[in-house]
Amino acid sequence: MEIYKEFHFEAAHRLPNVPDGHKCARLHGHSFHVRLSVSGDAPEPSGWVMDFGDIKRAFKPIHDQLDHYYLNDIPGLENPTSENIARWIWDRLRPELPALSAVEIRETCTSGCVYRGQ
Ligand SMILES: Nc1nc2c(c(=O)[nH]1)N=C([C@H](O)[C@H](O)COP(=O)(O)OP(=O)(O)OP(=O)(O)O)CN2
Ligand SMILES: [Zn+2]
Repeated sequence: MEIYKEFHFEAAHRLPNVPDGHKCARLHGHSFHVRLSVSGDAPEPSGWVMDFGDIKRAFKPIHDQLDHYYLNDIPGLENPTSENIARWIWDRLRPELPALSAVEIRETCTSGCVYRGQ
């Protein structure tokens, strides 16, 4: 079974490696949407894979590093594409949450990525 918990963070970024004239080279911001998925059994008596609150607690220090920051300033996020943000979150969260199975990032209503490790 796979459960998920969703979060949001507000942040600014620019993409330094896009071709000349690309709109994403300009400083802009998003309400980033994050969906963290966790996989496992849901045995009784708990009936759950894990407490949603434990996902929230594990993600909080990472969320605090992202929310209302300029992402390009964060070590490891100098090129803050959706793909790199998803991998950056995975690399920091997986040691705390070994059952983590996916990190999904949505930048806009129509654009995003899902990272499942490797
Ligand atoms: N593979 C990726 N492509 C793009 C990324 C990315 O992280 N990975 N990022 C961007 C920009 O940051 C941009 O803010 C989002 O791009 P886009 O979907 O083109 O945004 P729009 O609001 O213009 O989308 P529409 O729904 O088409 O209006 C660009 N590419
Ligand atoms: Zn963007």
